[in-house]
Amino acid sequence: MIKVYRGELLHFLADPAKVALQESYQHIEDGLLIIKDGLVEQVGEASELLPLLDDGIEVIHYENGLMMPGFIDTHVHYPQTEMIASYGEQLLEWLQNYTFPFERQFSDLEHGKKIAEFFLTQLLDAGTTTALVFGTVHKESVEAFFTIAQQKKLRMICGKVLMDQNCPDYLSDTAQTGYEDSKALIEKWHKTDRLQYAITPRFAPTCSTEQLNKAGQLLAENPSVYLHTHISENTNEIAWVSELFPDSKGYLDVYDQSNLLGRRSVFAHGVHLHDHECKRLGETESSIAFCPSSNLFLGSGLFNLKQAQKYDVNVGYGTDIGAGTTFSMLSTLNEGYKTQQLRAEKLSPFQSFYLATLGGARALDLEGTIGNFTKGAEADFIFLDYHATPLMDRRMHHCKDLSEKLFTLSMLGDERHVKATHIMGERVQTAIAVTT
Ligand SMILES: O=c1[nH]c(=O)c2nc[nH]c2[nH]1
Ligand SMILES: [Zn+2]
Repeated sequence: MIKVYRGELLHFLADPAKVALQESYQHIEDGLLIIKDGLVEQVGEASELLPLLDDGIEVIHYENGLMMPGFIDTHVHYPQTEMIASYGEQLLEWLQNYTFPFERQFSDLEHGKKIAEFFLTQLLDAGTTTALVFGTVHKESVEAFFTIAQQKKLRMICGKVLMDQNCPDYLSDTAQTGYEDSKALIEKWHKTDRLQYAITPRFAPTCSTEQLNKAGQLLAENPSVYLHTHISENTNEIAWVSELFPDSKGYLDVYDQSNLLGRRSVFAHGVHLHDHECKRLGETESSIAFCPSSNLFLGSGLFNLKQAQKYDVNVGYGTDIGAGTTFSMLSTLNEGYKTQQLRAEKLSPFQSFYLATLGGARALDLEGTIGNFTKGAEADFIFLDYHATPLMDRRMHHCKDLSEKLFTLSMLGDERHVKATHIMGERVQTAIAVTT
């Protein structure tokens, strides 16, 4: 089945930090996106492609806005949806006081499904079409999440949390049960439709060496699954890791010793990484999820994007709900820009939108599958409306070029500007779309 969309179009072909800017993206003022059976068939100038279409093919015209690939959220916790905006703590106290008690509810499959439904609708409203998602320690939490994501035909990655120490008994598994539950979930869900599994040790403090080693074993036995965890988010956390693992050479080394680094390994935060750790992430092709809204909310610190780029580490954006305070990738770009300003570093609008799309796909080792409009990619895309709010409308009238328009979208944009979200070429009904 052919679907055709017409309008202004942008997607990235390379990292603007690594090639000449003009080579990093394709921008077409009046473009056509042709989709066949849910996959990108062709993009190009409308004037060139329209005459080639078969008679009678409907062309859906999106005007006064921008079509681009759906956003990719490389780190988020669906069970923390309802505890967003919990006041006053930094990471370790926030986990004890709010997060752990809250995650207890996810032993209940039906509760998990209800929250997964709401969470995924929020993501789609925000224009996010793929995410790497934490469950809780309960296998039911992942069962619930994948059930709903499958119904919505989404490309989603999720995993059961592994934690067997320094956590309440009611949230604790063991190295062995964590291994067995994860293995069963991999067998049932990994590569089912568009779903993929991530082995998910919460972070070093809540995992024994035995558990981390079991995670490494499981990863070696299932090389196509992901590894998803946290690293170097908060200075007290880092000091605690060095007490807990006195034989390690540092935080990253704890994971490295258990063979957890690699092309499909995603480490959230990395706010306080040493150069040698960044170098090791780069040489193992591991990725970092940059989560600015969370890092500011928990007072964790200012991520050093330049350091990651220097060592060729793949970086994607993460909202990190519920330490992050927004589902919106546009708002997350805003926070990312300001984070870099506080480091006296410039984060260009092109770089921002690259990180939110193709950069995220690369961080998840999914280039060619999602993240741009390359032929054969899954046609998950969005339409951003330049005039959805009066303020954006006024500001846009003064924008002279694409760079300014992108910057305006990233500073003033949020869910209100995501006019349409498409999954495999089909528009999905989001909550925002219903009310406008
Ligand atoms: O932002 C975070 N959210 C969490 O749930 C978490 N667990 C460990 N480290 C964490 N950091
Ligand atoms: Zn997190």
